[in-house]
Amino acid sequence: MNYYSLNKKAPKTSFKDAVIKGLAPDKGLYFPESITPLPKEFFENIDDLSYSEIAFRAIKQFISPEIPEDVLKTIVEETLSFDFPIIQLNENISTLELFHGPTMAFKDVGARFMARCLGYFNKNNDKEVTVLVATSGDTGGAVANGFLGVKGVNVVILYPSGKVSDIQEKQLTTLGENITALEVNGTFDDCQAMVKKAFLDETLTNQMQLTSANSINVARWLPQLFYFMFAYKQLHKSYGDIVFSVPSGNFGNVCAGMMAQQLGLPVKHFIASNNENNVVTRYLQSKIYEPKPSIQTISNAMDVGAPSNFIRIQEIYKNSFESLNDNLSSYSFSDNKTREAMLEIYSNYNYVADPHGAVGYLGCKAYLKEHPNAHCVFLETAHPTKFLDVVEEVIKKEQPLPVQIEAVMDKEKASIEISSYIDLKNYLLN
Ligand SMILES: N[C@@H](CCOP(=O)(O)O)C(=O)O
Repeated sequence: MNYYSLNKKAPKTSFKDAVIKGLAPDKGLYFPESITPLPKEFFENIDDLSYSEIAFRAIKQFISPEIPEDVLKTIVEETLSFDFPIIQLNENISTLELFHGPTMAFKDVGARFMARCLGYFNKNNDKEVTVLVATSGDTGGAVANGFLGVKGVNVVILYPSGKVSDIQEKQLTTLGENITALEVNGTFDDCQAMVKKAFLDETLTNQMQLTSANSINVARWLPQLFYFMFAYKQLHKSYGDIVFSVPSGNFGNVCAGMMAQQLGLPVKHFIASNNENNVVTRYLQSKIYEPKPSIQTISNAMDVGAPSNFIRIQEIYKNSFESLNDNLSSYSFSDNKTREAMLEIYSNYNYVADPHGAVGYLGCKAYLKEHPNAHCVFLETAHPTKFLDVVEEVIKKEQPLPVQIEAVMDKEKASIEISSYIDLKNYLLN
């Protein structure tokens, strides 16, 4: 499969090259040259397929032939070594739990998949690759875990100081080896801007092979389409067309859901559920796309002011506002509303949601007001104990810690403080 840059000023390139570069030389995000829908029988017979088979068949066209099928099968199987259960809250609302992986956030799938692809491409290569990643909370830990010990790969994680949860910070600052955490005096947007600037800085790119493990990288982004298929497998007998409410920050996940829909997955509608960082909610109301500096919230992984993947969403809908508006709604919720939702979910359904899931739940409720017969699935993107203080304060109940979280609790944080792009550059050059 070839990929083109959405800035349309760079040559087309292969999957391998798109993964190794991360971002196109013209600063554009890569997008697959074609999307061939899967045969109808794939969806009709989905009950007979395992998660790995579904994932392999769904992603194959975007990877072939650069990774041979037997290797790709192994990559998919190793990536998906945990569960993705649906929990039904009531007749109209379910949640898809995406937090059963090693760092208990949905990013584990993309990070593990990408690490294995890069490991495969790099196996006969002497040149080291430096993976730069900006995180507002969950990507950093998932990438650190996914790339730990991968031969020939160094990972540098930029995170906004004081703006991620304690456990998220532990997950991304305590592994050592080939993982370094840079603690940025700024916001997630500052981190993301520095990473993008580094890709275009020839003093750096002439000396080192840089790539990204954010969702701008196709190998991190595309595997997220699996989730929507896994939800369909579990729900299609009870509910025909599903509505998905996706807690959204950088918009990679909802955009991957739209790719699943392009592959033929029956989806009735998407909801991008936002905290007060709501550039897309405002766009759908006003047709004006106006990124703003991000605001700190209790659903911090979504504290993104300028979502990278919105341009891919526009490409899927051929830049037609009307087509996008038909298929996507977006709502924005305050921290107070999010807290109320966490309490409501706990009191009514005895279910503990994290703040991001709670925003997704609110998105379902807003949509259901207008479409009372729909079935809405909100994605539970991270385990509630990753936000222990907020969760325990809201539901007034101590939470048991899963082993994945306990494992990092007592580890020593190691980070390097930086406050500008020059600091990042000096770090990379030295
Ligand atoms: N929500 C993210 C921000 C980066 O998003 P990504 O999907 O592009 O990596 C985070 O948790 O770090």
